[in-house]
Amino acid sequence: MSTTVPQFEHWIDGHPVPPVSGRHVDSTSPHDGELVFRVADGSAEDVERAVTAAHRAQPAWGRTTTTERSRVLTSIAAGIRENIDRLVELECAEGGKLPVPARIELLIAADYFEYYGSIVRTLAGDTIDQGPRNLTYTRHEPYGVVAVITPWNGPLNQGSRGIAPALAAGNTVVLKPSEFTSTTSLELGRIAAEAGLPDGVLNIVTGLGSTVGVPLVSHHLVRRIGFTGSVTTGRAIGRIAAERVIPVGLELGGKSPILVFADADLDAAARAAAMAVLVNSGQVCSATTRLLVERSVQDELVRRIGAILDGKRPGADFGPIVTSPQFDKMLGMLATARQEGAHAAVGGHKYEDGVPERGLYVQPTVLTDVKPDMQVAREEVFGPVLVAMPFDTEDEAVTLAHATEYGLAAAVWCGDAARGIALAHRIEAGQVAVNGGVMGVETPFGGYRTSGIGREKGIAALYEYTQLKTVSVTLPDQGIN
Ligand SMILES: NC(=O)C1=CN([C@@H]2O[C@H](COP(=O)(O)OP(=O)(O)OC[C@H]3O[C@@H](n4cnc5c(N)ncnc54)[C@H](O)[C@@H]3O)[C@@H](O)[C@H]2O)C=CC1
Ligand SMILES: O=C(O)/C=C/C=C(\O)C(=O)O
Repeated sequence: MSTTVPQFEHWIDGHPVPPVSGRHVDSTSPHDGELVFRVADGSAEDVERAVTAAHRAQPAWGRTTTTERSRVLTSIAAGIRENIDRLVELECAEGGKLPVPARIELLIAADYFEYYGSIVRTLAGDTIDQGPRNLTYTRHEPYGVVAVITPWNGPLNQGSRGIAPALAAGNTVVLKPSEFTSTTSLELGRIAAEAGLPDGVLNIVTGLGSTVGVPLVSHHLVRRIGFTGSVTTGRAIGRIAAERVIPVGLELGGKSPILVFADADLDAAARAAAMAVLVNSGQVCSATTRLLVERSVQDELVRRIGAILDGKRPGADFGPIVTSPQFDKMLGMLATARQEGAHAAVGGHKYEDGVPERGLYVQPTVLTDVKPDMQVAREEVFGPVLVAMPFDTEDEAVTLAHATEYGLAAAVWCGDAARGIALAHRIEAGQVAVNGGVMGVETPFGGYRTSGIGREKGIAALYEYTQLKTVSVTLPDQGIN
């Protein structure tokens, strides 16, 4: 094995710390299968060190003023921007991202720190009138040590989405990124320290879910959990949180619908549907990969989407699937879909021409003749696969929109904004975009149904990382009536 492969250690108490085990996990590029990094293979002992550091640092961090925390978070945002080229390089190497979308996603990571650094200065409780000789008020207090666990598909972006509001609220954090894409999270440790974040306030332990994730969420000093990932793991973490009676935010899977009516701007709808499979090759929880289209325009819409996807080049216009197991799972789902009667109007196979032998590329795909009970229509593919299903009436469109267990996001395209708004109110999903919409770090994000619990982004997330205390004081009788 080459000795020139960069090696990354945990980030604990303000410093890089090698794992107690001395072992490192190999991280390979999904673009060509080459070994790119070695990352600390954590254990419960490493978690213990990180949680202890976070616990020690919390009282002082929690006592800082919101102005002081605001300044540090704003400096972290600046640090991410200064280091953007390196961060892009790391996420492209280990996660197979394309440089332009990676840069956009990573700059949003900076926005989270700037945004929460800004709005925390408005964090305020209420005063409640309990009579003349009384002062009653509420305070938003931190939980203490918070665990943030993230998946592989948007590492620093998803990490920052939890870390920034948690730190802003006065908590300290132990982050466990995905074992497949850990490096930018570790870089954040360094960037945050250089920005003036005190030692121990942010700690990062890398490794597997079983050996790092489980001891972390089970640790008696961890008082709140923020998790992004699969429903299966979300359920497992939820069970531990229930047993421990601590709050947990779960941002889980999705199979989000895009509803297109005959009077919609079909070109705009086609572009949006194509982007759902091109951006990160569909490896986005909120990707709108179920195309529900009014029957009279189905063929035309699929043709327009096909025209956009046709000729898109692997490695230039869309990236690879992150790991071999994900890749194999996806090809298996496509094979099952074909057996069940679906047809690939576009793509449908592994991409082989002009990609490295071990490159994990799947053709951007549009499946037609899909029935709502097929596996590919119900389950998250997490890849560049759009399934098209026709509807004849608005009620039928809504029924189809609800034909999975999920409810993370939805999109509606129609010619009548009032109809779009009415549909947005009917659809069970945490975010609904009508005719494009605009979502950002300011707009709350999270699931209905099995897509999750709690909200990230926006002011809502800041409150998720605080607990509310009521203080009521009987004042001395000084003749006030
Ligand atoms: N938000 C979303 O919608 C996402 C959904 N997924 C779905 O999940 C599937 C698997 O992707 P993964 O990244 O492997 O998701 P995952 O849920 O297995 O892993 C997410 C994170 O949780 C950790 N983890 C795993 N088991 C754990 C446990 N028992 N306790 C604590 N932490 C644990 C992992 O190490 C990783 O850091 C994807 O195919 C996709 O369908 C994946 C990423 C994001
Ligand atoms: O922040 C967003 O709008 C989307 C986030 C996507 C994920 O968290 C995901 O794919 O897991």
